Amino acid sequence: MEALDYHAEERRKAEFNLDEMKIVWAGSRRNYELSDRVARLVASDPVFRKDNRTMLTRKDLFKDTLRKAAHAWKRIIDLRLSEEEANMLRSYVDQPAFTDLHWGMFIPAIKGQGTSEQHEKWLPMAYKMQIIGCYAQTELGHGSNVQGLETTATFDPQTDEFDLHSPTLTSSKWWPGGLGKVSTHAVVYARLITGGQDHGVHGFIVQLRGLDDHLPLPGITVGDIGMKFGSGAYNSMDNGLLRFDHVRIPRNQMLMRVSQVTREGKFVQSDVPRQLVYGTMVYVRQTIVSDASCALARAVCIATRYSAVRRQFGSQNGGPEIQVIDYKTQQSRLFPLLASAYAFRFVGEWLKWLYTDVTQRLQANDFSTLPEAHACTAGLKSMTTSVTADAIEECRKLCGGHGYLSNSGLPELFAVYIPTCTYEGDNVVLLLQVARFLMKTVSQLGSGKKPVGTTAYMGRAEHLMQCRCEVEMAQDWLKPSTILEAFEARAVRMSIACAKSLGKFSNPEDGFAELSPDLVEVAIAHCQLIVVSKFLEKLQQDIPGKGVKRQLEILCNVYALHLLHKHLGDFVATGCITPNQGALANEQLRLLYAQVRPNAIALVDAFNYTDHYLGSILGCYDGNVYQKLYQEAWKDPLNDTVVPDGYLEYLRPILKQHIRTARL
Ligand SMILES: CC/C=C\C/C=C\C/C=C\C/C=C\C/C=C\C/C=C\CCCCC(=O)SCCNC(=O)CCNC(=O)[C@H](O)C(C)(C)COP(=O)(O)OP(=O)(O)OC[C@H]1O[C@@H](n2cnc3c(N)ncnc32)[C@H](O)[C@@H]1OP(=O)(O)O
Ligand SMILES: Cc1cc2nc3c(=O)[nH]c(=O)nc-3n(C[C@H](O)[C@H](O)[C@H](O)COP(=O)(O)OP(=O)(O)OC[C@H]3O[C@@H](n4cnc5c(N)ncnc54)[C@H](O)[C@@H]3O)c2cc1C
Repeated sequence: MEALDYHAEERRKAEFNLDEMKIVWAGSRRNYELSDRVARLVASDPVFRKDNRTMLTRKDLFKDTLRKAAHAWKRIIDLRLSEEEANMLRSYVDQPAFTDLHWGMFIPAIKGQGTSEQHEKWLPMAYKMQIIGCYAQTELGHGSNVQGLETTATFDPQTDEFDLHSPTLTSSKWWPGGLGKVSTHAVVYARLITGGQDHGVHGFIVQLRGLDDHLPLPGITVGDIGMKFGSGAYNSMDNGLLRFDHVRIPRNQMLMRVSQVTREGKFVQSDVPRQLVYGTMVYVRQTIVSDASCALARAVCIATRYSAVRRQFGSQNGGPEIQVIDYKTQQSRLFPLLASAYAFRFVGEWLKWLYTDVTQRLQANDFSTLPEAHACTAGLKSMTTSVTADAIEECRKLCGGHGYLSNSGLPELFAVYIPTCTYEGDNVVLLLQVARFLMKTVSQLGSGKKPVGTTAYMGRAEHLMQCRCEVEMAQDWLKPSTILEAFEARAVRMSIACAKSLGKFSNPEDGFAELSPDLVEVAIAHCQLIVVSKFLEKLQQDIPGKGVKRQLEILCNVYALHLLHKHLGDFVATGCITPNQGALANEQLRLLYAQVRPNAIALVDAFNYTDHYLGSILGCYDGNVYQKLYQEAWKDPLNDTVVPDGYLEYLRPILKQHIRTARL
């Protein structure tokens, strides 16, 4: 018998080839096939079940995480999965774990900042997980200000060792994932001191726990920092604290690609820029942008499918009520998020390319594109995670009351996702880095130095400062060049206005601090321009499949015009468009929503998420929401007994007292 599909009618409405869209979303046919196979492998394995984890105590949740990580590792070895497949498998297991930091930061830190001898020594052990590592940078007193870290690594020429020490309470390492209970090793960031001189923060490989007994080594105090936001969620991770009491490590455990300390204790700064010490953060920020599209797509998939099932009001002659997805307000809240998921997917692909390119250049000692890579990864990490975090909450609201149920999947997704706005760089701090980069670019405009890459548009500042938008009718807003020019003009005009205001301060740093809220807005305008332009560039590619390109064009226009509508004040105040042109953009946006509507379910099907990965009754593929909600309610432990525990002690006495009072 064919399974019931409550979305069958919606799926029939789609105007494009779904299989081809799945490939566009995955990036290639090969990626699609790999990811589909691995997702199904995880979904069909009972060890990876996750529907009960919000009910677990912290200890049980943590043990469950260890069990899943061990099982995942066994599957990876048994099935001889490639590194790419193994990463996919861990992400489909969908439970934050120490392995994220081991593979995502510890190994990349050694690869990026270690010498070839250090690679040979440490990487084989790390790849086999004979050692497990974390990334111990943040301290109790300092996170954003990396130069303010207090842990010291003092070279002792007598013994050819570094002495790692935590001189103050605030120098305790605080937050590193995987540190609390699991890691045997860490890349620790500490101030390098040689001959009494402080050379700033560098990375050191430090063993924390015994490889036989897992006990902390002498001089090391280590533990978990405690419960975090929400139930389940990120509490599967052992974010840790760490203190050193004069712990000794050999000199060759300082990561020495950027700077070296010789046997005599001489500090040698190589030609490599010191910012490469921050390289692991650049790498992870780039991965976070791709992950933002996945998390956003997940929330949007749940809200879209549920919005097609849910009906409220408007029954005519006893017929069905209106599907809430047909309300224009629902569409105007949901479809821009759907478009943003696609937009972030494509900018994430591009950022991966940029990162690979800069890495290849760095290997050839070409550091010219490093500032651009830093600005793009910092800015896009900030922008995409802020939007995604807000969007998950919006999707919860789009699902009405049922969105607040744990089994909607949205509360846990939100709780796991929101620290992304803080970790790997607080989002405001990162936008200020972008603003610095932009102000520097503007200040060099007159010098003959041509801006390149994502700031190339600033080279056309003269034109962009005075160009006039030519939109006369709503449909004029569908022209890619019109959209692009409006976003470029807004970004350049906001940048130049801020640069002019900065120029009025005698001390530039004072000006930067005073104008920082405006500078953040400038950085956002620039980042939005990047996302819009990369979406438009994607549309220049050959995209096969009936109707696929057309749908992407619609989504691209929705993405750009909803931003224009949301930031209308910027566009009008800078004179890039008139209020009337803003109104025409909004009119066009409404027409676009009507075009998205019949394709909405298929557009979220294209993410190809299994019900296991989605973890949401509201978002389940077949749309059989009410029956599943009803069945699920009876599985709650509170319903194990008809009369709850505590009735006799606490409820009955009150009820009886009430009866006595009533009788009086
Ligand atoms: C239930 C499950 C459900 C759902 C699951 C769903 C989703 C899962 C979601 C996400 C998973 C995502 C990813 C997984 C992968 C692995 C990770 C897992 C978890 C992550 C854990 C997080 C780990 C951390 O947080 S590590 C700590 C991070 N810390 C920071 O980021 C600190 C931020 N601060 C800084 O970076 C710097 O201090 C600063 C940049 C702010 C300032 O530095 P500094 O003071 O030294 O510099 P300035 O003086 O300002 O600048 C000097 C010049 O240097 C340039 N610069 C600065 N930084 C860089 C850089 N990185 N690269 C290059 N250049 C740099 C700067 O521009 C200046 O240049 P100028 O030319 O001189 O102006
Ligand atoms: C779940 C989670 C996992 C983490 N994992 C790791 C890990 O594995 N390893 C690791 O080393 N660290 C980790 N961290 C730490 C994380 O990287 C830091 O918390 C993050 O970098 C922010 O730094 P902070 O906590 O010092 O924030 P703060 O800098 O103290 O931020 C507090 C407020 O001050 C504002 N602010 C700070 N500086 C400025 C400024 N210059 N201008 C304007 N506003 C400013 C911020 O915007 C924010 O609103 C993790 C954190 C979390 C929450």
